[in-house]
Amino acid sequence: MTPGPSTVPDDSSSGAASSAEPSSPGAASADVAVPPTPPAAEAVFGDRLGLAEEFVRVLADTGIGHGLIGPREAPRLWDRHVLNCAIAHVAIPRHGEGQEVIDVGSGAGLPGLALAIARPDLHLHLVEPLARRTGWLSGTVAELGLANVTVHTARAESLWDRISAPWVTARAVSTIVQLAEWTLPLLQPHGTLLALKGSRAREELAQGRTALTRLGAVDASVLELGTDLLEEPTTLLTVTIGDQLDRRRFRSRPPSSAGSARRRGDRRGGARRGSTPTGGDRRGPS
Ligand SMILES: C[S@@+](CC[C@H](N)C(=O)[O-])C[C@H]1O[C@@H](n2cnc3c(N)ncnc32)[C@H](O)[C@@H]1O
Repeated sequence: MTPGPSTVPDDSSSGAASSAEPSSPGAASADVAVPPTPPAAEAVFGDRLGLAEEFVRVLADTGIGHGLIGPREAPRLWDRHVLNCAIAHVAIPRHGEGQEVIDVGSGAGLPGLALAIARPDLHLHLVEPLARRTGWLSGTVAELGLANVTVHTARAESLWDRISAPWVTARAVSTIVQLAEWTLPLLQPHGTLLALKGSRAREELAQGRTALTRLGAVDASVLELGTDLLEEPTTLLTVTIGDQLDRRRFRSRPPSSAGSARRRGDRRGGARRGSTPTGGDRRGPS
């Protein structure tokens, strides 16, 4: 997958557009109809419904115009995307202001921006390596006036030791085991990865459970959310870690620690350990 962490900076911007990308989410508009607001939206977003409607409008316009969402998704933006993602917030208990959540592979802000809108008490870090996408994300954050979002142009594994949170979220990024390889080191002790999955979540967990345990998972399960509210309930695969992780078990670990630096120095004339992760990337419009 391209680009790697050495070529894509973490601009950690909170609304500032990337210089390599269109500076405004309005730069490429799509001429598609904005879907009507379903009744469930008010139950999910409460007094933030207006912001959620604005997000759907931006997705239908420049989200599709920039190719972050396929044009055929336009009629399903609420049910299949924004509501389906926002409902995941019920898995995150309220613990005062500013509790941090890292959303990995945010793409068009799903689930990250949907969560930031539904839960102003959370602070969302959107982690996405493609500058074309983070340019759009930063512009959208500014357009919606969201103060609880930071955008990082980076791969998840290049942010280990730089950001951490009790919660990591992701949708449609990779298999649960590959996702765990990239994201468990972003979790604080006893933190939980919330992976939004499709109907095969239980099968995927059964196949990956041994590998997840080896990576440090102490609990993993599948939850159905929004069954009483949404046309398409959301399936969450949750993976919780214990006190600490053994980084030596992670194949994609970046050479960022002092220990790694020492080992590189010791390897006379040897090749520098690459930080390119193993494993593929399912990129493309959502
Ligand atoms: C199929 S898209 C899903 C986008 C969004 N989560 C959604 O559900 O619409 C997968 C995204 O993951 C990103 N990605 C892939 N590998 C990643 C990694 N190691 N760290 C962070 N993001 C990654 C890709 O750039 C892409 O935007």
